[in-house]
Amino acid sequence: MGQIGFEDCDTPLNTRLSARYKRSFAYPSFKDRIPVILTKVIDHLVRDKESIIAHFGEKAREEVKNVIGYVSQLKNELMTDKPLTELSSLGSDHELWNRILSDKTKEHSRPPTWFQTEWLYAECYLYRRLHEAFLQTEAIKHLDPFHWQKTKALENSLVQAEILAQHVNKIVSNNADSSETEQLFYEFLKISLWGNKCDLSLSGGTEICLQENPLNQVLKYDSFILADDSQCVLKHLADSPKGTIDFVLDNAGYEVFTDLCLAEFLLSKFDEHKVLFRTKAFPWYVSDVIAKDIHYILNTLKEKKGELAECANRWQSLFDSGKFQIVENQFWTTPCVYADMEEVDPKLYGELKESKLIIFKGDLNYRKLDSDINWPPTTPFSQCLKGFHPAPLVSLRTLKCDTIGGLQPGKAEQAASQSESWMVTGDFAVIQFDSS
Ligand SMILES: O=P(O)(O)OC[C@@]1(O)O[C@H](CO)[C@@H](O)[C@@H]1O
Ligand SMILES: [Mn+2]
Repeated sequence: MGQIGFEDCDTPLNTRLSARYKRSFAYPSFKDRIPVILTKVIDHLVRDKESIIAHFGEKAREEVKNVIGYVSQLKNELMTDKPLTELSSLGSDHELWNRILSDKTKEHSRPPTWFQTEWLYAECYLYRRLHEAFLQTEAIKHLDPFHWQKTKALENSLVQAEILAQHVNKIVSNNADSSETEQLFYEFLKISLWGNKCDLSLSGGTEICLQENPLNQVLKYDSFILADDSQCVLKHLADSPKGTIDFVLDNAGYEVFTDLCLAEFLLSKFDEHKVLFRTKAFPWYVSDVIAKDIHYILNTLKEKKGELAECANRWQSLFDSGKFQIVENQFWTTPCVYADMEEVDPKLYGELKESKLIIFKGDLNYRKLDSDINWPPTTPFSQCLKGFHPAPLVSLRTLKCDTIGGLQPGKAEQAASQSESWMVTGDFAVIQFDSS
C-alpha cells in the first residue's frame, strides 16, 4: 500500500483487497455494513442491560456502560478512517497483533488506517478490538455480543434442520450400498456447502437463511457451483487409509448443523477415525462458531425432542467418546493468511499435517486460503494457496467477497452475465480441492 487516498476503481489484479478501492466490495462493507454490525452490538447492550446484569451480577452495570462507550468510539474510529492503534496487553495474542501493526507502520512509514490498509487485516482487527472491549471487564468478560443473533438464527432454521435430522437419522441406521453412499456423500457435502449461505456478517445480522427444503436445494442449485471438485474429494476419501478429518468451521446455527451432519456421515459411512471441529477462540464475524455455540446447539436440539433430539443425542455421544472433538485455536482469530501459518503457528500447521482431509468452511476461510488477493479467476486454486499444503484440503464456500481462483475459462464471465454481483451475494459457490 504505497500511496494514500481513495481510488475510484476495483482492486487491481493480483493485489490484496482494500477499502481504498471504492468499487471493490470492501469499500461499502466498511462504509455501511460494519457500522451497522457495531450499532447492533450497542443496541443489544442498551436494550438487554437489565437482563445482562441479572445474569452477570451488579458489577456488570458499570461495565456494560464502559463497553458501549468503547464500541461507540471504535465505530467512530472506523468511520473517520483513523489510524489503527496498539492493543492493550490483555489477551495472549496481543504481541502478535502489535508486531503486525508495527511491521505495517514501518513498511508504509505511517500507521495503517481502516480504509487504506488491507481489508482482511483491518476487518479482523475490528473483531479483535471488539473482543478487547470485553477483555477489559471482569463480570462480562465472557459475554458474547452476537450470542442473541446466533440463537435467533438457529431458532428460525429449525424447520430445515428437522428435515435434515430425519434424513440423517434414517441414513445412519441403514446400510447403504456403495453407489448409494456416493450419492449421499455428494448430497451431504452440498448441504454443508449451501449451509454457508447463512452467515450473519454479510447481512449485517439480518437472517438470510433458506426458506426451502434443504434436500430439494441440493440438485436445484448445482448450476450455481462454479467449480466442483467433489469427485476428487470422494476419490481421496475412498482411496486413502482411514484417518482424522479436520473441519475448520465457519458459522453457528444452521450452517454448523449441516457440518455436523456431514461429519457424522463421514464417520458412519467412511469409517473415519474422528472429526476435529476447529473453532474460533472468541466471537468473530458475527456468526462464527465458538465452542459455546456447539454446546448450545446440542442442548437446544435435545430439548426439542423427536428427530432433532435423536440427532443431538447421538452427536453428544460422539463428543463424549472423542470421535467428535472441539479444538480451539487462536490462529483462526489472527489476521494472518494461511500461507503464513507454518511460520506463525508451526504447532497448528504440524497438527493439520496429520489430517486425512481438512474441510475449510465459508468465505472468510477462503479469503485466508487465497491470501485475499484479486486473482485472475482462472489462476489454479493450488497456486492461490501460495504454498499452504499441510494436507489434502477442500474449501466449501458460497461467494460473498470479490476474490476467487480456480475457475475454468469463461465461468466467471458466465456468472457475471447471470448476476452483476455474483461474487458477493452468496448465490454462487465453489467446492475446490487441493491434494497437496
Ligand atoms: O466466512 P463467511 O461467514 O462465509 O462470510 C463472512 C463474510 O460475510 O464477512 C466478510 C465481510 O465482512 C465477507 O467477505 C464474508 O463473506
Ligand atoms: Mn462466518
